[in-house]
Amino acid sequence: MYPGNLPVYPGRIPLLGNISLFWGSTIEVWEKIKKVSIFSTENGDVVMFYLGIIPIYVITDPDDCSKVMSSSLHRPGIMKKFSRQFLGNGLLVSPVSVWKEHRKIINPTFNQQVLDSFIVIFNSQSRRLVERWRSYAGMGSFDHQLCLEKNTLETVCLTTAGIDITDQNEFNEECLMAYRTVLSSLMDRGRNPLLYINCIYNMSNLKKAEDRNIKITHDLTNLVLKRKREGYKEINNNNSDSMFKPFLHRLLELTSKLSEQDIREEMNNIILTGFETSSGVLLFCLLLIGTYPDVQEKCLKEIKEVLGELDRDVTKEDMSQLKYLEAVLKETMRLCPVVPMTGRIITEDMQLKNAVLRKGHLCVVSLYGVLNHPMWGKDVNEFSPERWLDPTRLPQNPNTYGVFGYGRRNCIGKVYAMMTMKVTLVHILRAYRVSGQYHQMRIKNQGINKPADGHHISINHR
Ligand code: HEM
Repeated sequence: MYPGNLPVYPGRIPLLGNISLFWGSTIEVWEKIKKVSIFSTENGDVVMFYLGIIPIYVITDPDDCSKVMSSSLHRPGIMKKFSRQFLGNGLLVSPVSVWKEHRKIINPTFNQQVLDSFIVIFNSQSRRLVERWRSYAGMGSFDHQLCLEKNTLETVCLTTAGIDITDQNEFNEECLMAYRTVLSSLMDRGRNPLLYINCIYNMSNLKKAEDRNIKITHDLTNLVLKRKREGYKEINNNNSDSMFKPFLHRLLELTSKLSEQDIREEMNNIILTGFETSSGVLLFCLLLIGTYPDVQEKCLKEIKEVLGELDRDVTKEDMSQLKYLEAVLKETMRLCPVVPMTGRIITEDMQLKNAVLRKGHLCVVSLYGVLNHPMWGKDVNEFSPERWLDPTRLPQNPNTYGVFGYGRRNCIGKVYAMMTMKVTLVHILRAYRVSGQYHQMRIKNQGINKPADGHHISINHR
């Protein structure tokens, strides 16, 4: 069905479509995502590009994005096709029928009481990070990306599965590299339409690397599951009333509803979505805080007011009082969204503000476009945490803040993410003065956005 008479992104070639959008380095991919989003906001917030002869919508209006994502729960099948082996039928890629059932079961495992019981781990992990960074203090710039990713992977493994991979350094590194490589192989495949054809992809080196790394991640989840089944029995036999219970234990209580394979796949989904995203936000946030010393001082002032001068742990009561820190995190995620876009299949013809989207087509929802929409005002491109503390400086429309998606299929880990990021920042900023150079940073897109390599921070003891 012809999707309508909408502006098409320039550069379309007959039969090949906008093939040039798929070429280039991960840095160039990000530049193109931005350009397509800007093209959309300048052309009524709905445009198209072509993948070969297949038309694809791109939307950037906040209400339209909310409408599309709330009324269609179908993520593009291509995501599932590429990641079937890795993520199986987990939340991120499951078809709607499976997703509905699983999300209903998993939702309660992310409730506030469960998350509050994780604060002890968020604190101990943050202290661990501060200790690990001690040798970098005063030594010039260092690669904070790897350190943060490793630390958040450990945290997610601890809270998801109750398993401590922190002391097994090699295993930890190997898992981290495996998750990273699998994700980047999926993206490399996405950028090369030739590799969409299974028989070509199956013969490629990319596939060999993917298989190798998927095995490592599956070994991790299998090991975790085996140990936890044994441990879980013990805990149950001892009638332990411990407050802290990792997600996995809660899922194991539901074994009649979820098979072992379901649980393994959900674990892989939570580990992947959990560690790459929150470590990415922390990365950007530290670079920004390091670039704006006044923001850093305000954070520290607030931390001292809320927690006092003592080096004590952050409590759940402190969380809601750390308002400026929350504003800094929100502004970081607005300016540098780690998930800059997502997608839906349009299941029914849908009237948006300026166009009708036709059933059956793929629609790219540009979260970057929404978060940097002109609705944010003249200072849209500036880092200004203060805007979050002054309602007159925020857009009237609540849909303009779509960092965690919209509707029922939004991010299940959003509160978890905010909590763990806040606790980590408190510990880091209390221990170190951070310097960075945000304006020299270039971003790369590998499904999620990260700073391109080489944009490090430096730290000094306070
Ligand atoms: C700041 C960090 C994070 C950001 C910006 C983020 C962003 C998002 C977004 C935009 C989506 C929705 C995509 C869509 O609707 O198509 C999503 C989904 C999801 N996120 Fe997050 N996320 C973050 C942290 C986390 C964490 C920490 C976890 C787990 C511990 C997590 C688990 C998930 C899962 C499982 C889904 C799929 C939900 C479903 O389909 O039901 N995320 N995330």
